[in-house]
Amino acid sequence: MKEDQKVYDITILGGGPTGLFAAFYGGLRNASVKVIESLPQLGGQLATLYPEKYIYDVAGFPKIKAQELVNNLKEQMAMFSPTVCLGQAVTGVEKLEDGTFKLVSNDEIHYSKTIIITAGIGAFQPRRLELENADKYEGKNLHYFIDDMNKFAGQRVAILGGGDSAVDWALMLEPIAEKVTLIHRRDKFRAHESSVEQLKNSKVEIITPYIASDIVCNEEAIEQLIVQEVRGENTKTINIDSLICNYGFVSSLGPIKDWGLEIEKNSIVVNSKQETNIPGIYAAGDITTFEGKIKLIATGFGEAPTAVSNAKAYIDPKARLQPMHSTSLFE
Ligand SMILES: Cc1cc2nc3c(=O)[nH]c(=O)nc-3n(C[C@H](O)[C@H](O)[C@H](O)COP(=O)(O)OP(=O)(O)OC[C@H]3O[C@@H](n4cnc5c(N)ncnc54)[C@H](O)[C@@H]3O)c2cc1C
Repeated sequence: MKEDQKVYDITILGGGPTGLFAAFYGGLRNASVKVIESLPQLGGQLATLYPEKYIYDVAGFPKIKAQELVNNLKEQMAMFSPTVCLGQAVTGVEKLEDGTFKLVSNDEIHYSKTIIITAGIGAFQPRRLELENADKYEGKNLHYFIDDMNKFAGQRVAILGGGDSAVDWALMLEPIAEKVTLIHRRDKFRAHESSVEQLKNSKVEIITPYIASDIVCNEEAIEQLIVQEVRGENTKTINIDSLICNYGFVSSLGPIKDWGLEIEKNSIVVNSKQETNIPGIYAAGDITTFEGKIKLIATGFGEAPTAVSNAKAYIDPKARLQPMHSTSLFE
């Protein structure tokens, strides 16, 4: 297993909006920061579950698309170039004798003086396409995440699913792909009404009620998708360049529950300093609970600077808890 021997001041566990803002704030407070995210992309629920939805309750933005907010947070965080590790779920945390934390992910060992857990509703895993050999094409032309729409330009794309993400991606790819086919096991889509209305007026080919039943592949790619009528015998063969599977995500706190943290209703209990019951481990955002807690992006943005400033004071008791205003820090 790889090992990064550098001991960071703050390691942020989870790259959702709270984690990204905490990473920026850590930089602002002169801390060395590492962000570890289990998914291959940053942005948490916003990028994974509703990238194309407008958010109306982030202070200062009358409305902003979720993915655009994520892009802004990434740009803001990049001011301080924190280390970002993607595709690594942290499974174990241990406090060493000298007080340093050792974090173990599926891929690497990390060290840190403090930890801020911003793991939201836990590590996401896509519900995978359960067809024989499908796993061989993950990362080739079978996709569960879309990080760059442009790679689908001019392609024949099939999308599986009937929720918001499937419908959003179908609408977004329709203008740039050669053809988009959306396959859902029910006639009715679970997506937002206005998106479904837009879908009906688009050039997206809709095949319902059908499910994926087989794939025809060469060494490198899935070439054809076979779909079968639900409760029927009819099948259709679709020639494809890319297959996007949007069967949703499952999330779980998983091993976080075994780190000795006080957990209540699947959330980590924190005090007004965002401290957990383990000195040196803080938490912020959707993962936390306390009396009166509200789970919103805006509250995560408030909790992040509190967690960072208290982590900073934990590392260096002489450090100011109250930060300088950002307006005073730059020329
Ligand atoms: C459909 C929908 C619409 C919403 N609309 C709004 C809205 O309009 N306004 C609003 O304020 N809120 C809205 N929310 C809620 C909002 O998305 C959450 O409050 C917000 O995402 C919380 O941010 P977070 O960073 O705390 O957690 P998350 O966004 O959940 O991010 C946590 C990240 O941590 C990662 N992670 C978890 N465990 C580990 C681990 N062990 N190792 C490494 N990484 C890990 C996860 O993969 C994830 O990327 C909506 C939510 C949904 C589902």
